[in-house]
Amino acid sequence: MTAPELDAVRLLDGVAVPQLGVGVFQVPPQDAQRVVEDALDLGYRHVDTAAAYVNEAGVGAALAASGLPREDVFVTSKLRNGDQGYDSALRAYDDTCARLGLDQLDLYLVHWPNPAAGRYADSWRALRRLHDEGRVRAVGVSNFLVEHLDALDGVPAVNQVELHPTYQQRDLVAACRDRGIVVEAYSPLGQGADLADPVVVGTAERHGVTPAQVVLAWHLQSGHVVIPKSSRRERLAENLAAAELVLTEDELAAVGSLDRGHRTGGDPATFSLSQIR
Ligand SMILES: NC(=O)C1=CN([C@@H]2O[C@H](COP(=O)(O)OP(=O)(O)OC[C@H]3O[C@@H](n4cnc5c(N)ncnc54)[C@H](OP(=O)(O)O)[C@@H]3O)[C@@H](O)[C@H]2O)C=CC1
Ligand SMILES: O=C(O)C(=O)[C@@H](O)[C@H](O)C(=O)CO
Repeated sequence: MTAPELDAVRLLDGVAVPQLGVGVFQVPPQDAQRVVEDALDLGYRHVDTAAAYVNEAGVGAALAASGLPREDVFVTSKLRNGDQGYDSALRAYDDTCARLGLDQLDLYLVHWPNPAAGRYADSWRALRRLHDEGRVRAVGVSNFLVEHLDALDGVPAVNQVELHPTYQQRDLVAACRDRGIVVEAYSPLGQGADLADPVVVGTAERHGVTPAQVVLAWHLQSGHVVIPKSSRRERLAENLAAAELVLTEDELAAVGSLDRGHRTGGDPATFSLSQIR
């Protein structure tokens, strides 16, 4: 099988990110190597993990087993809430690299602002130091609202946020783009919930593709970096093939009309330390 050509998105400092990657939230540690090996074998070149997913070691084992040159795979991980703070963030980065078996990540994110703890700005300063020292290629944030972005010294390369047809966060996306921040869509399928929508299903039927491919093509044509998760090889292949689907302007607008302001994950204003390690 020939893998589709994956477009890349450029971050502020010029680092190129494959626009479609694979996420591994809720992939159990014992399955992570198999899932990521499958993804790499199918042609994925971008993997999104986090210390809080407790599967970095499996991801690292898959990277090693793939035999791919290090520079061919874009690897992201995230600072868990329990490691926020300047010194602890520096230590956490070393631990993440060790678990992944890598000297350098392509992208490291502050996972949640967790404003009640008051440590996200210090954590971000530590990430900037890692970047200034060349120890990570790019640094960014996740789940940051505009007020959190504007409290930082400097501009994150990426804001990874919940984004799918029924939860589009248009104001936040516009604010990120105004600042030159690339938006990464997490839970891009709405964790599966957006796939039953009649507009999505009807569009899929017209093209002879699957609902997931319609939703992912909408993301790609909307300029989002997108990291769908699947533990199943056939769905990994299906999701990757979405890069070959082209929706019309009317179809993009129809999927774009599905926003219901319906969040499936945590609320960044309140999501706290105890909820994600
Ligand atoms: N920064 C953050 O706070 C967060 C980041 N993320 C990142 O985003 C990634 C993706 O988000 P996630 O929350 O996992 O949700 P997704 O929107 O990617 O949905 C995943 C769900 O959809 C199913 N699925 C996948 N592909 C298909 C398909 N083709 N057809 C039907 N069902 C499908 C999966 O089941 P199955 O595995 O059985 O195929 C799983 O149940 C995460 O893995 C993680 O890397 C996610 C949440 C928060
Ligand atoms: O997957 C992640 O990266 C998350 O932070 C969240 O999914 C979090 O664990 C959660 O479940 C929020 O409801």
